[in-house]
Amino acid sequence: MINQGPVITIDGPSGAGKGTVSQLIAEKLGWHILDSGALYRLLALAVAHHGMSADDVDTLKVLAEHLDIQFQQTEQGAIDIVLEGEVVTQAIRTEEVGNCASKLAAIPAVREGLLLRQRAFSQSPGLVADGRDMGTVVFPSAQIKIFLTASAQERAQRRAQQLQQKGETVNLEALIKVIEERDERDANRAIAPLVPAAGALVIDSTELTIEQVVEIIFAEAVKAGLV
Ligand SMILES: Nc1ncnc2c1ncn2[C@@H]1O[C@H](COP(=O)(O)OP(=O)(O)O)[C@@H](O)[C@H]1O
Ligand SMILES: Nc1ccn([C@@H]2O[C@H](COP(=O)(O)OP(=O)(O)O)[C@@H](O)[C@H]2O)c(=O)n1
Repeated sequence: MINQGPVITIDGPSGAGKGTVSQLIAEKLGWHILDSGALYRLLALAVAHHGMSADDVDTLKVLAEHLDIQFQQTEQGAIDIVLEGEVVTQAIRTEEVGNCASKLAAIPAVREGLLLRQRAFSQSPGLVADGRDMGTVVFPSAQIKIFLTASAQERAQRRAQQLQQKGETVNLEALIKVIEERDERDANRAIAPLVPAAGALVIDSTELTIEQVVEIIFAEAVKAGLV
């Protein structure tokens, strides 16, 4: 792998705060960001759009390798995610797409198909990579590896609030169950299971604010001489 700059990996379960914290750290450092979960979600949406079967692993791998995706900066500074010419920034965030993504993510050919695309995000001046296997598989030589977690109850509550803000109705008990199922699938799959990378700093954010988590990671970057 040609490493184009330093990498901070932030792995952990759903709702731990990875996306939020990654964005804030990337802004603070002026680095690029990789939302690897979005790639799995985009693949899930593409599979649904094309009416494909999740059993056809060879075709899935080809689709993963060649998926037509663009991350376009809007005039407001936000990022539009475009799949095959269609803006799907909101469409990929539903729980249904997330669950489908999590099932596809357990297929080795899918992970292989997305591997090089993820590594291509590593560009100067640096990358903050958010996912499940950023520190273990995709960027094993990252300068800083974080494993961000929180209790399932807290993560479900955060997710519920997030969905309510988007106008979706939420059943908290059902959400806890879905989160636990997804944790189980992510942690126990045969390939790239969700485990802290060797040498990762484990941060339990259950009792921490977003700002506190950002400060801890920023302090690690300072300590490592990246700032
Ligand atoms: N430490 C924290 N304390 C409280 N809320 C948080 C914290 N970290 C994240 N959140 C909130 O929890 C929700 C889920 O965070 P998100 O970054 O999407 O998690 P992930 O990417 O790990 O799935 C967001 O609404 C976010 O604002
Ligand atoms: N590096 C990654 C990122 C996501 N994923 C999978 O893709 C799904 C969607 O990722 P996400 O981070 O957008 O979703 P949430 O779990 O935050 O809802 C996860 O549930 C994982 O199963 C993965 O296996 N490896």
